[in-house]
Amino acid sequence: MLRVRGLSKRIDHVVVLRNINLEVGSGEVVCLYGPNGSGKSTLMRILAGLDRPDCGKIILMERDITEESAWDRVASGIAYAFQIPRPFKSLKFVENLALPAMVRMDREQAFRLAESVAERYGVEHLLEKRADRLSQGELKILELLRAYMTGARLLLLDEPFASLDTDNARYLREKLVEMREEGMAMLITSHRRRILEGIADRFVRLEGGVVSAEG
Ligand SMILES: Nc1ncnc2c1ncn2[C@@H]1O[C@H](COP(=O)(O)OP(=O)(O)OP(=O)(O)O)[C@@H](O)[C@H]1O
Repeated sequence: MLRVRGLSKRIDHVVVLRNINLEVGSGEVVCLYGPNGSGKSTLMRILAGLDRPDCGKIILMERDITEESAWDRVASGIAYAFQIPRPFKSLKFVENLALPAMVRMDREQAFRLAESVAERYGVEHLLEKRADRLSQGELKILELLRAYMTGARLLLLDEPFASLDTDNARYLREKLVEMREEGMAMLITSHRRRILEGIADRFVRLEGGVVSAEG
């Protein structure tokens, strides 16, 4: 589904990503793990179209999307969930959910879909809550579902478990397993490998801007 070939990136003369080769198959869940500062967020931002690589190619479903804007990539089926959630703070949970769907359906349908997705993922009690009143765990699930609502076939999830307590982490884990069962492909970053055991089909280590595959 996604192929990254020979991708490199320097920031301020420092090589942050070096000749990255990476694949995520259709419906596959890949965990990209590595210590702080290893380049995970930089790679995710480049894959989402929020930053440009210096060289290399990004192929999505056999199409070269390296030059595509972030907006076009969403339409192509890739959605990015930020490490620090970025909802519209003055809007309700339901409005935040409906907005990403409005690129592909009308307002009424988007709200209906938002309600049914919230119900399916057990957060219907949050629908009327404003985003600036949500807890950290609730914001994380909103960020995940906002990416999901774009209709994506590949989710890029940057540290979805960061700053979550044990209960929220368990809940989020269950939701990711459900999405995986629906056939959603995911590339998930984490600085801890263990949290993604049982979810990820494959682990890829990123350290010092270089990837190495394992199990
Ligand atoms: N905009 C920027 N300006 C300068 N340096 C940057 C910038 N973005 C990233 N870097 C540097 O690039 C390297 C990789 O950063 P990145 O955020 O991608 O790592 P990470 O693996 O996601 O780390 P973390 O787990 O802490 O988020 C770091 O050394 C960081 O300081």
